Amino acid sequence: MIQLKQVVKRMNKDVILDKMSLNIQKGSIYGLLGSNGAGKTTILKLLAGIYKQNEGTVTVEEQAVFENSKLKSRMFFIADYPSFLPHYTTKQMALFYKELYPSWNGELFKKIGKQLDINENKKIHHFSKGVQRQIAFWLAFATEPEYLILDEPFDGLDPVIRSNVKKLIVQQVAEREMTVIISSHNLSEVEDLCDHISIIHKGKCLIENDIDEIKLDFHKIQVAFPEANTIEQLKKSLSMVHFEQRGSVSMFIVKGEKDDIIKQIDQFNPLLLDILALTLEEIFIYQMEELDYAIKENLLL
Ligand SMILES: Nc1ncnc2c1ncn2[C@@H]1O[C@H](COP(=O)(O)OP(=O)(O)OP(=O)(O)O)[C@@H](O)[C@H]1O
Repeated sequence: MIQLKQVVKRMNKDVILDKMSLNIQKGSIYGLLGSNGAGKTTILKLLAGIYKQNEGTVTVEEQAVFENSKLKSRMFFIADYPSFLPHYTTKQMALFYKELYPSWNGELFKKIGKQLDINENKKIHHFSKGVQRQIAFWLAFATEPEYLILDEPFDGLDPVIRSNVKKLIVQQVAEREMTVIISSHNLSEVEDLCDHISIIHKGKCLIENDIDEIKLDFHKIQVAFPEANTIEQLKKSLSMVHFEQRGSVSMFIVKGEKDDIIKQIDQFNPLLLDILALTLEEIFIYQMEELDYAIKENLLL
């Protein structure tokens, strides 16, 4: 289990993380979502032991991460711009990681290498950005980490490689209970891959839960009533995060238990009532809108 408890991280006097608490279960694929500048990369760097928090604790299996080289040899972090030792080839990086990671699996390194069309004797920085990212995954999988920490991992990967990488992640989670923490803006990808997520905004955690539980908690409702002012009464009793009126039909997004919401609406004898599930992307956008973060449509015109 990975835990952040009441973590405060300051940089240049700015509070980047403000009493952040997160719980990441072993064997889970955990998605870290959030607005730009929310603090996701900062969290990943704390988890990887690159940064030290100013307050609170960051632990893996109840051990502090920072300056814990034994623990760090069970983790692999792929940053948003993967970096390698200057002028190293993939083969040289492999030898470097072999020394660093007791779990290094040479057979797996060879096996994955056969699937990739990459010359392991060429200097890594001579490859394109996408191929460099493939190499980062290749090396990461070969270290067989217990904790794989990924910052915007699929950027720049072509669709075939992207799909193969995701399959390998799922396979390694299933086979040996690897824990994966992914920061991403690609919400459909997160929805496919992750079982738990958190939504971060301005250094605070807004939501953290099982992805299915979160989806069960948000509903898109389309409703029409015989009396036009009924909706005003419902606005007071329901926890609406978004509202639109389209002629006689009201459309709103509401948080809460589905049966309870239906009960409240039914008492006004609706002429029409549709309840739809939301995608993770819609939940994210409406959650941000509730915080007045959303970029208003007219600004995009
Ligand atoms: N070295 C630094 N010095 C000062 N401030 C920093 C530093 N690194 C990050 N920050 C600030 O910390 C905040 C959080 O940055 P972070 O990179 O963690 O956000 P993020 O959620 O990963 O953003 P994005 O989605 O845009 O990549 C930002 O306001 C950023 O400007």
